[in-house]
Amino acid sequence: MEKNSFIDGIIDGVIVRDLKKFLDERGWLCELYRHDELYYEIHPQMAYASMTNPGITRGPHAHKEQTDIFCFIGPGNFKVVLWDNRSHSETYMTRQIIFAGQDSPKMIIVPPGVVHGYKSIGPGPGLVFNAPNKLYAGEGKRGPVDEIRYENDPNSPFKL
Ligand SMILES: Cc1cn([C@H]2C[C@H](O)[C@@H](COP(=O)(O)OP(=O)(O)O[C@H]3O[C@H](C)C(=O)[C@H](O)[C@H]3O)O2)c(=O)[nH]c1=O
Repeated sequence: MEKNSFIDGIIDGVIVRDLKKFLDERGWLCELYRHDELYYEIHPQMAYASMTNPGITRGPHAHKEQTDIFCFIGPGNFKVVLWDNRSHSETYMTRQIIFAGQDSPKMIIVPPGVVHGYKSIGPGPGLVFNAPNKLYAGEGKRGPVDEIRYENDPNSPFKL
């Protein structure tokens, strides 16, 4: 697969929602997700946060079964790139680029099979929150990690 064979567009099943920050003299509050706004199959099983230094990319990765619910609320902004690598999908070979973070808070729901990576574009280190619908490494961390990692594949077509 040539890396430039992707077409920019909107990927089927990817959900992008603006997040609202309630600002007052104390600071801000931002809801990340609510189960009454998520279909049952993707209700989170866990959550984690990561901080990424400016200029650094995490991913690209993909999952066979896991759906990710990423929230970019800051600090820091990100260039998020998604690639539809599902041959059965109506939007197979589509690449979707989203900018999100402190200046544009967003939730991005990424279905299994959609390759994803994000680059911290500053200012300063960037925080990302994720609430996957599967446990990392299963119950008690005794199982396999559902993850395909492309960042060390020199032939990977998934380049940010
Ligand atoms: C995700 C996760 C990781 N870890 C441990 C495993 C490693 O020792 C360390 C760093 O994990 P990793 O190198 O996988 O972090 P990223 O490269 O940022 O990848 C993560 O963010 C990208 C965008 C993804 O899509 C991956 O699914 C997700 O793993 O945290 C845990 O202990 N629990 C967890 O839930």
